[in-house]
Amino acid sequence: MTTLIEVSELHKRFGILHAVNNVSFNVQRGEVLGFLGPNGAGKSTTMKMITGFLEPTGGTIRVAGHDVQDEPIQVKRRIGYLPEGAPSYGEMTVQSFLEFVAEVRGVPRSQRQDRIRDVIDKIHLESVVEQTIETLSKGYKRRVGIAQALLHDPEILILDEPTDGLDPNQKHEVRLLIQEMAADKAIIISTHILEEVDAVCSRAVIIAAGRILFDGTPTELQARSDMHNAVTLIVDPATAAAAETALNGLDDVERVERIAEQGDQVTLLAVPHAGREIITAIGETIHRNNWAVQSLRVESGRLDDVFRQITMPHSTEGQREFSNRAA
Ligand SMILES: Nc1ncnc2c1ncn2[C@@H]1O[C@H](COP(=O)(O)OP(=O)(O)OP(=O)(O)O)[C@@H](O)[C@H]1O
Repeated sequence: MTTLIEVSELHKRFGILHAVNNVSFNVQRGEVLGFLGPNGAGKSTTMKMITGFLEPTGGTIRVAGHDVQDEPIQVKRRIGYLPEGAPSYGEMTVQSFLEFVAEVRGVPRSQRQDRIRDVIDKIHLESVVEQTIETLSKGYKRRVGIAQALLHDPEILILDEPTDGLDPNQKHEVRLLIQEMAADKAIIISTHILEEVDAVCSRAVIIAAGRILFDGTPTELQARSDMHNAVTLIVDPATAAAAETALNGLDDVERVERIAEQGDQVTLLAVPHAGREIITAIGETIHRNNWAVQSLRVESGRLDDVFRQITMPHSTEGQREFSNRAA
């Protein structure tokens, strides 16, 4: 495995605000790291420091072995960066903007038109190449931003909310594109969309109030959910009360909730004690009692619950208080 991004004890202060507080992580070639966190968590600030657009207050960042502060040119050559929001240069057409970026990025003159055609094709920009950027819809502006990040075919991609403003079909396309490119690149994407983590990320880092609160696979993240290994079952009303009592009596079941009642269907949710597996015992109980169960499902965990669980205690207010006390 090749480590392409090494972030070590990174800090950024804006006056009294400690926006990035002792953040360390590595990204290997082949990994798509999802950077998650509530508004103001420090995601964009961290990404700007990795790309060399913002100077850290402390810590080090190495990109493909090059120190971001000592060798900024080497670093920028290897990184494709999609910043937040829309590309500047609104008065340029998409074609002229991409030509400009290709030149600035040092794509050799002989390869420029091929590279531009390639990204236009990949990102589906054909219909707007002669339009000025300021006249594009939000989704197309975002796509132009992605296209410029890919122009020099960098081995590292830092994409700040790449699917922001895209419609569901475009979101799907961009996620496929990220997956396609993942094998030989190291990619960081920031996102608020938890399904995106499941869809494209091999690893998730959760940051809140400038600090890393979780670093692991999406599956490990789901496993933190109270709902991990919970079981939902649909029974008829005559069985529901008996099933509630019996399931509540199982050792590893923490509680049973009646979550829906519709016609002849009652949906029960059995939640296990943390770390326990209850499907086997529930299966045996169903069998023993000969209940007619219409559906039985094991929950893998709800990412939005875990996200809330992990980040709620770390509000931005707390961060300011902490900084005040530390100052
Ligand atoms: N140039 C700046 N000067 C002062 N404060 C800043 C500056 N840039 C960012 N901040 C503050 O630093 C904190 C982290 O901001 P950042 O943009 O990194 O968050 P984020 O996680 O990307 O949030 P979002 O999801 O809303 O984009 C916020 O409180 C923000 O207001």
